[in-house]
Amino acid sequence: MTKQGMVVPVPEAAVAVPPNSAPLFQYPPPRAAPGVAVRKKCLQMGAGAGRIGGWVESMRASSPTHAKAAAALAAGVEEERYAAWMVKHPSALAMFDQLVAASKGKQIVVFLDYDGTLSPIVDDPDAAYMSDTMRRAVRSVAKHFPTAIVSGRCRDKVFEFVKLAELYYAGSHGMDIKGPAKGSRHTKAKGGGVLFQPASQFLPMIEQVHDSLVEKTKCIPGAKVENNKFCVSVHFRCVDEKSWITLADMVKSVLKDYPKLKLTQGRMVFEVRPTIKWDKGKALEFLLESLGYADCTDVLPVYIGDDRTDEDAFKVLRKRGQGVGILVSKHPKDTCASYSLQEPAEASDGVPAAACRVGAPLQGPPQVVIQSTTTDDDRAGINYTLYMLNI
Ligand SMILES: O=P(O)(O)OC[C@H]1O[C@H](O[C@H]2O[C@H](CO)[C@@H](O)[C@H](O)[C@H]2O)[C@H](O)[C@@H](O)[C@@H]1O
Repeated sequence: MTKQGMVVPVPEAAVAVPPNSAPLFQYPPPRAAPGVAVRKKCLQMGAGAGRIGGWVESMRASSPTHAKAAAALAAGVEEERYAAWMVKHPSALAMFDQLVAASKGKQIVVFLDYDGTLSPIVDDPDAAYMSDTMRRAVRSVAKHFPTAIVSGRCRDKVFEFVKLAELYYAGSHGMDIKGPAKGSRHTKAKGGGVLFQPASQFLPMIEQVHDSLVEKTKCIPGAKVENNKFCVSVHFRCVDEKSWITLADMVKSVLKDYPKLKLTQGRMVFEVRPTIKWDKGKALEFLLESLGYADCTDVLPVYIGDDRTDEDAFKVLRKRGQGVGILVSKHPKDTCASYSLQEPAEASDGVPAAACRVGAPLQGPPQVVIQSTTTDDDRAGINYTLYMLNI
């Protein structure tokens, strides 16, 4: 189960892919070559018919509920692939005992993505509220473990949603990290007041680009430009698909004057970021170091996220051979996470089982229960709740 502290599903070798089925991990398309590596997220800026087709496919695929995938799912086409994918990335709920065993004698550190993980995916980014139940659960986790929110959003905004002062926050895809003033009482390093902003020299440039993007895209109905301080998001969730290429071209035309910025893609969103080598994975490493766990074997980082940008953190866990990566997704995706949380059957079947454990008086090391719930939102609005049980 564990490779030097890395919690991975046992039956990996037993993945049975039906001979005639399409290869696994086609999502998100397009990709350069088949293989285990997750597709690099930096988008090509060139033009050309094939490339345009690729862009549209990529933009569609950035939301797992786009019409084509939903139709395939309804027709049962995806079922076999999904089953095979689940063997490789079993439910974190189903593997609960493994996770508990892996945490024995280790300090758990929890990393949580925000959108699509703590809050449901909704059309309006300003309305992606976290439920009070979720807030209580995260507060409860943070009482026992150092806990960080790692988000593409700007730190202040994600704090406004989460509203928990005791957490660490890594906003702007990890380019704006701040810890609670007092530090965490669970950590080896006692110093509080962590603040780290590796892209601060990009602030004026990002401001400029934000303004240009607002101006340039204002004629596209539904387009929304969000200032995330050290990066900018251009949302196309509410843009008619016919205008996607026009919007993409506009974004590219603005960016051509900024070679120090790059374009990546999240869920129905373009993300403009500095080219510095910093991402959610680096933020995870930085936080572990700040907490005093840089080279420790007795730490178990648990990272839960749903988006392409969370793959950088999953990769770091793989590289360290340490921790638990959990992808929140109800569709097969190319991922470096070991486990998954989906909906809806799991939520209804797995949650009661997990909830029983919450109620049970336990002896032994701290334990984590991961609870997955769903919202009515048909666009992967997956919520999950983390409960912690102390000794
Ligand atoms: O790293 P995250 O915390 O997951 O942030 C990534 C982006 O999340 C937000 O956009 C996403 O959620 C919106 C609200 O549900 C949805 O409308 C949008 O389509 C999604 O892409 C946020 O608004 C972006 O700025 C973040 O980069």
